[in-house]
Amino acid sequence: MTTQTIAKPVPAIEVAGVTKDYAVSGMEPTRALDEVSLDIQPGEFVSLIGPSGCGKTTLLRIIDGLEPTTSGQILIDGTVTAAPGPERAMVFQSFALLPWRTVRENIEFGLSVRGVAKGERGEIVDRYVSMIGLNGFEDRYPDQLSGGMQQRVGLARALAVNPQILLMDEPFGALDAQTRHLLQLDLERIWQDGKKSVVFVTHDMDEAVFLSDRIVIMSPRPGRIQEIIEVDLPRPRSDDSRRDPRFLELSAYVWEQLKSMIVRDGAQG
Ligand SMILES: Nc1ncnc2c1ncn2[C@@H]1O[C@H](COP(=O)(O)OP(=O)(O)OP(=O)(O)O)[C@@H](O)[C@H]1O
Repeated sequence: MTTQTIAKPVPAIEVAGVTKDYAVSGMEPTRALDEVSLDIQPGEFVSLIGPSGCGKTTLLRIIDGLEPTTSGQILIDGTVTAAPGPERAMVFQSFALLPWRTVRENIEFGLSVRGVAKGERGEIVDRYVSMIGLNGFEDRYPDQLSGGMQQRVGLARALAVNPQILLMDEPFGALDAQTRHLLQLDLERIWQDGKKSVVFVTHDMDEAVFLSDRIVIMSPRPGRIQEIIEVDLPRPRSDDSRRDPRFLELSAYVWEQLKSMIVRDGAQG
């Protein structure tokens, strides 16, 4: 008889026992995260959701290498990593575009920093401008664009450097509901095309259910993993997904979990 060992896939991101304390002068340090462990597989879309201040942004910044851990570590493709790297890109709620640069120059910026040749940069920018539907707006400046368009540029800028991992911090939080829905559809399509690993911070239950393979619910500060929910809705998702009874059931379930934590936390405070 032969025995076969099936190799366990190496996670794209491994959060291994991460605790984070912030020093606060003259006071006890603030514990933002407490022993958080989580594996994210290549091509997986994972959302982080939880009460305000539970450490979602902190966890994202630690994964990106922008913030050190107090204890525990981050492994990217199985290697301990404590600094930003070309395989990760971040998309921010505030868009974080350079106001003195045009759409084209904003998207091109990360490519020039990474040493991509000028001729090649032009082609890549054109591809991502089309992907996010901003043809004709390449020479506009950020303040000449709507919020939704600015976030499309933020997304294109992150995608243009072709990261394996996309870290998104409430990217659609500043947008109106209709624009948000459209960008969720865009992101679903882009994710289907490229199958990047995505960690997506949101406060919006429907957004988390619509986009995710798994939803990580975090507890109030200090942030711990309260529960992980598998989203078993078929892909690709479309506007019809939002009317699927399973969508409504999952969204209601996430809300129940969040509500009970917020009420409990408020009652203690
Ligand atoms: N630089 C810092 N110095 C001190 N405390 C900080 C710092 N950054 C964050 N914190 C604290 O750490 C905790 C977690 O903050 P974080 O921004 O990660 O939470 P969050 O879940 O992203 O919040 P929100 O949902 O409101 O955006 C909060 O109590 C916050 O006040």
